[in-house]
Amino acid sequence: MWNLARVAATAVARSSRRLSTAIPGPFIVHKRGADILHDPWFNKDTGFPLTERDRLGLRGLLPPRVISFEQQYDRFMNSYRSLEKNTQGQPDKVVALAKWRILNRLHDRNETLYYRVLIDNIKEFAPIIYTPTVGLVCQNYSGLFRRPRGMYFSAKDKGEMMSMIYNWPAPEVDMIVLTDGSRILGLGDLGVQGIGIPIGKLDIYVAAAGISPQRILPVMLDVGTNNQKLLEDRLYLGLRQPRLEGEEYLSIVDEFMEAVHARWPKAIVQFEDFQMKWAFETLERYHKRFCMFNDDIQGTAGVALAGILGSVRAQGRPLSDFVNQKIVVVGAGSAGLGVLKMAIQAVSKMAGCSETAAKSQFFLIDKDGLVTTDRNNLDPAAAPFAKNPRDLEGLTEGASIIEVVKKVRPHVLLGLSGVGGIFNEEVLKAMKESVSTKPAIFAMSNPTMNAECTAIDAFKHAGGDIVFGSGSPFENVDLGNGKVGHVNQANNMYLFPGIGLGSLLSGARLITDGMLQAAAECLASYMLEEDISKGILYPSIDSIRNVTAEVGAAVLRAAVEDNLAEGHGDVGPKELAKMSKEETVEYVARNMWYPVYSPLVHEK
Ligand SMILES: NC(=O)c1ccc[n+]([C@@H]2O[C@H](COP(=O)([O-])OP(=O)(O)OC[C@H]3O[C@@H](n4cnc5c(N)ncnc54)[C@H](O)[C@@H]3O)[C@@H](O)[C@H]2O)c1
Ligand SMILES: O=C(O)C[C@H](O)C(=O)O
Ligand SMILES: [Mg+2]
Repeated sequence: MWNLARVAATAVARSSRRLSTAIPGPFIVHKRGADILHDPWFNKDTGFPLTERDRLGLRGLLPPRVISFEQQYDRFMNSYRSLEKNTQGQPDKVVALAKWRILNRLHDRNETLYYRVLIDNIKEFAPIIYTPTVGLVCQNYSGLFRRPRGMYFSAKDKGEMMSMIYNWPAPEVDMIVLTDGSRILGLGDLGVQGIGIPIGKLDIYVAAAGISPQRILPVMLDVGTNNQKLLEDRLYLGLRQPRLEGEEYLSIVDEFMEAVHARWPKAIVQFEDFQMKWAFETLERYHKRFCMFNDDIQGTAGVALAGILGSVRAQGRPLSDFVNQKIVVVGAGSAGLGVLKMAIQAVSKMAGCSETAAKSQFFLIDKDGLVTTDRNNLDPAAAPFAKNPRDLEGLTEGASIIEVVKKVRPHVLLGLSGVGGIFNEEVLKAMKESVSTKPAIFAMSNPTMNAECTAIDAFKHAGGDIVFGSGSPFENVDLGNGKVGHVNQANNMYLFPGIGLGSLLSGARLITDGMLQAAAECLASYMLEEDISKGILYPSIDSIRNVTAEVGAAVLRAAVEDNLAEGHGDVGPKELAKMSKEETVEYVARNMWYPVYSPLVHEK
């Protein structure tokens, strides 16, 4: 793996390639009349043709005029634009929630139209259904709650999950996003209110990977919350008890994993926003038993690595120079440690050296400062990345961010701390003295308030020559004289949809390091030199379906290489193995669901 030729400067302009997606055939429905109108999977609102109204017992239940899909689409967008106009000047949070509400109402009513609107306007709507607004929605979930979405398994359901899983109405589920709400973005423990995250992630699965909305399942494992404010909130919708710990906690997750795979043996489970100890523990516990991955540890690592490799190219250096880059990671949580692990593996493979030797270029900082082997009660998860103070030439245990940046003069400063503003003016100014000609600053924490710095501050204090990435979106920055400071959205949304889709279509029962590395490598090679030289490290969110087709194909091919591909549907492992790279991309794209109204056929 880590094939330099593949992550080469001669990347193909893939974003311009047109990919065809499958048009779904008729849907079999087992209901009639008003029940269909109340089912967002099948509802077409005023779009039901008259013949279908007759067939399904809908005559008289709708106004007589039939409105086309395009007209419905335009009507929604007009309402959305009016709302935008009418909320002008109101506080950002009010506007953001109003936009989320209008989209959510459509989601609850008519999923075909909702996903078409989302796909066609993904750049504009991602910040509403995903970070940053999804964070605000989670914070206010109990008050915003109108209709349930997904499934809720609580500590009170122990012993019942094997039967409960059959309460889900869809016969098949391909993709599950699971959270226990314990570390929602950088907002901490939000208990049951964290369900907004699996919902938002799965919206991105539908939009980017074309997983059918009838085959996704957002899941909340409610094991209590340690958030005192929520426990005291009369409207809080989750269990009002402290979080389960230890074996009690694990037995709940075990039971869920067994239940879900008893019903859908090949469903892929993405673990999302678990606090660090459980993120690592569950990954270790399940990755060799089930088809699962942890997005915060593994998805984030690939996106960060692709960004760092892009920043090497942006300096006009060959990729092999990655092994000489000095990288400071701020945040020793699930995300920061995941990035370090993957980056060190990549350096060791590229340089042909041991992982111990590869570590020398990396510096890790947590809430207590620089992490060294001198630390009392050193966290075992961070221990492999702790510096030996003898190698530090003057820096000591617990050194602050500014001390480390001034001394190391890193090529890359990468924040995954969840702490808004810790890349302050002093730190950013110190990055001007970086040994790199294009210092890279990644403020990856979410949502926007928790970003380590804003884009404006980064370009203002660290200068116009930096490359900049943030987890939540910021506008590009006007640097004057016609120059633009490009903002990259360094977010795992570039990878998790392709990891899920590629794994699904490969039919693999496990997700291996090889498959994850292939995903990262694919993203790292995606951008053309001319973009990279302008500081553009990732493709536009507008091309997320194309990116996902490429990433999915890379993951699928890695599964074939690892001899894990068992095939999917009618396509067996031998056929997968015979596909060329281009054919695999086409195959992945063809398997993406695209929202159009399909004829509904009633069956008892
Ligand atoms: N952009 C992305 O794709 C992406 C992906 C995953 C996570 N994240 C974001 O990263 C953040 C962290 O996620 P996590 O899962 O690693 O959380 P975590 O709680 O596991 O870890 C947070 C880490 O930050 C450290 N920290 C806290 N205060 C600090 C300070 N003042 N200075 C330095 N370090 C400090 C803590 O010691 C801990 O090591 C969250 O805001 C999350 O939204 C972003
Ligand atoms: O949810 C996101 O936007 C990215 C990431 O998974 C996070 O936890 O912040
Ligand atoms: Mg996350």
